[in-house]
Amino acid sequence: MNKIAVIGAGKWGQALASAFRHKCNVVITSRTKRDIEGFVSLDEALEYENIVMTIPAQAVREWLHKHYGFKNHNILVASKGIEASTGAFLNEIYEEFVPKSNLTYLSGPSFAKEVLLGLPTALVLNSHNRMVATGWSEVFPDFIKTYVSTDVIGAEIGGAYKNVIAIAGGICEGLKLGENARASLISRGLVEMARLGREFGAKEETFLSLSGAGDLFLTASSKLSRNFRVGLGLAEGKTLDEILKELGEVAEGVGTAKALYTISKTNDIYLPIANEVYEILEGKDPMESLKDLLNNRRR
Ligand SMILES: NC(=O)c1ccc[n+]([C@@H]2O[C@H](COP(=O)([O-])OP(=O)(O)OC[C@H]3O[C@@H](n4cnc5c(N)ncnc54)[C@H](O)[C@@H]3O)[C@@H](O)[C@H]2O)c1
Ligand SMILES: O=P(O)(O)OC[C@H](O)CO
Repeated sequence: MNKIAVIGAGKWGQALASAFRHKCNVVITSRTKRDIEGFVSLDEALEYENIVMTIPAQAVREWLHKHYGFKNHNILVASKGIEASTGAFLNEIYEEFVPKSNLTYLSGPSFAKEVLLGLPTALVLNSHNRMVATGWSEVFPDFIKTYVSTDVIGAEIGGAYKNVIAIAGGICEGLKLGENARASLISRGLVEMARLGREFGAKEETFLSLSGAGDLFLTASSKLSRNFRVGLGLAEGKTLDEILKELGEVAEGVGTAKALYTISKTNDIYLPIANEVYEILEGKDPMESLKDLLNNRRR
């Protein structure tokens, strides 16, 4: 596995391309032509056997329908999110197009900016096919430590849910609610993440490690997170349109908050913080949400 094609030339696509270039020949493509190293057409990229997908979660289904045909590809899915319109997880969408034994999902605490700088990072490669996931672990540079897991759904839920709690973390920071509040929010967000995971057959230990707690602590505490910055904007009273326009990058927690709200109501799963984030994105006053979270009696 020494030739890789990255689909999507956003912050994460370019960071992963840079990381994989330590050991592999890497090309990259996107919707619009970019003056970046290794840029090729989509058709040329899809001729590669090893494909890294970094397209935002909300765009994956349409992209696959429009552009994708399976040619025995070995695919690493590097996006994080749950489809807002259906509540579908990425593994459900990809498995409509690719055998699950050819799919691996990347998870764990990883700001693109720090990967580009070559700073120490630890990630998890999640697949139903442990051998394929192990193959991906061999192409990562030495500054990225990789682990292998077969808990695909647990990794997906961890990577998606943390983006929603990160929005709440940004709101907490923006409203100056304090460190007690932020620690409580992150802890209870982890409880909700694991509660959802139990409903979908995930392994508890997945949420105690990099894919869950690790990515959650990182994203819900840092202004490097786009989702955290959405929360800061909401606390300032900005509209979501204003926030996303200023951001200029994807914030997957926005779509995933809607997906989690749908999943929570459809399956009667108690996800109070995620549901309040969705309601704040729909216009609810964050201080009203805080009162409701402090006063509700369900555990
Ligand atoms: N940036 C990070 O630190 C980071 C780290 C880990 C995972 N991720 C995940 O990687 C994914 C991509 O994030 P990013 O940071 O690259 O975002 P980004 O906003 O920097 O880039 C998104 C890219 O996707 C393209 N895109 C948007 N809509 C598209 C569509 N309909 N069809 C095809 N391409 C489309 C955009 O042109 C852009 O190049 C997200 O799921 C994100 O959660 C990001
Ligand atoms: O900037 P965010 O909030 O999309 O987070 C980026 C990565 O997912 C962190 O692991």
